[in-house]
Amino acid sequence: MPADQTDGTAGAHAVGATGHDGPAPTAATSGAATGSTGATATLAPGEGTEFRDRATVALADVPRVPGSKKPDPILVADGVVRRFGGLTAVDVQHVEIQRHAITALIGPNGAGKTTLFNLLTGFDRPDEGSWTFDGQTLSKVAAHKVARRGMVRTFQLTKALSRLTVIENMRLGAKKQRGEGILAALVKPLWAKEERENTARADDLLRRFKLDAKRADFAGSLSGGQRKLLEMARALMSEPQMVMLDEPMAGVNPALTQSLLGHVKDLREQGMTVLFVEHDMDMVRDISDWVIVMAQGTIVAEGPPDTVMADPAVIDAYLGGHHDEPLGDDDPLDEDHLHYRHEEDPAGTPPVDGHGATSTEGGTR
Ligand SMILES: Nc1ncnc2c1ncn2[C@@H]1O[C@H](COP(=O)(O)OP(=O)(O)OP(=O)(O)O)[C@@H](O)[C@H]1O
Repeated sequence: MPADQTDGTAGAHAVGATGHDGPAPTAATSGAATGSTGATATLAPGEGTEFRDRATVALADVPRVPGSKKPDPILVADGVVRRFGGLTAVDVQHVEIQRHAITALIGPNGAGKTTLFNLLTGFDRPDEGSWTFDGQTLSKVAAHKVARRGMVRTFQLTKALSRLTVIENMRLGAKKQRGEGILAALVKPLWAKEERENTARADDLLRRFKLDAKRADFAGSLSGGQRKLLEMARALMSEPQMVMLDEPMAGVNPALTQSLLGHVKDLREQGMTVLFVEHDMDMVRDISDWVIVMAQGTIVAEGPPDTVMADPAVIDAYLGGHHDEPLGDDDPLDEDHLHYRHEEDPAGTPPVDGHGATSTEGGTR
């Protein structure tokens, strides 16, 4: 099996969101998250602000300290430890992720961010620790079941199945796959309606992500940025409550950056919770409601983006004490301190449309 082929658990097979006591679904949450014509269908990506404003208010009084308690956490983890031989990659005493907010997980290379993602989503097993998602324990739950509970993820290296078409990839992400069962597969009425519904939903999402023109193309023919979009769209097929994005901007041509940013903001406006790992500090500052900083496996700081990026502990973690080198818009982290911001498009190909979804991206991490 080619390296980029997986069992489709990256956002696939989720059975749906469980109930919670957060805000009631709005027109935006009930419609757009299903890819149907909800309120956000009339909004450009990133235009809505209802949930951003709620998150800002909800997090205003949260102490800016590692492991701080949140008013409405969807994910709560305790004592999570992962060792590789003599190396402790993750040692998180306590962390809470606020529901309906966008939380960034940042930290220098090797801080343990991806390992923590892998643990929380069932792709790796911890040596110690436990966590709950929406009040239910998720530790020791397999990855595909984590997705069924409503928590899906994307990968640093995209997992689109390159020998399947874009629409086939999308169908793999659907939560209802009754035709997979041997008996059900023999009874066409049982799966034909579901397949029609899944295809309609997939087509709605492809339109939203401006991938509809690529519907019949092999995923392997897509550019790096388009694969990122496909993976995000596929994750939404399962109607998740929480989406975890591992370096969504890595390898993406700057021309597609705004489109991706808009889509991430959209997830929040549709009532989803987002946790993302990212090295691009402009993105972190632009879209995050809250930032969690890891270094050497532990959480060293938490807070709103501006507060965190001015925190000496964070600057220490990234820059090893070179405090004359600030984090922020005017001084993006360079390769001496972080491994990249964007991989440049070697061809310098311009976008075809305003969102750049049909442009050609350089990287294919
Ligand atoms: N499967 C593994 N076997 C051995 N060591 C590992 C394994 N996976 C991760 N590590 C080590 O654990 C530490 C944390 O790695 P991890 O990839 O989680 O960091 P990260 O913060 O995601 O880094 P980056 O920003 O570079 O992706 C690193 O020292 C890494 O080398």
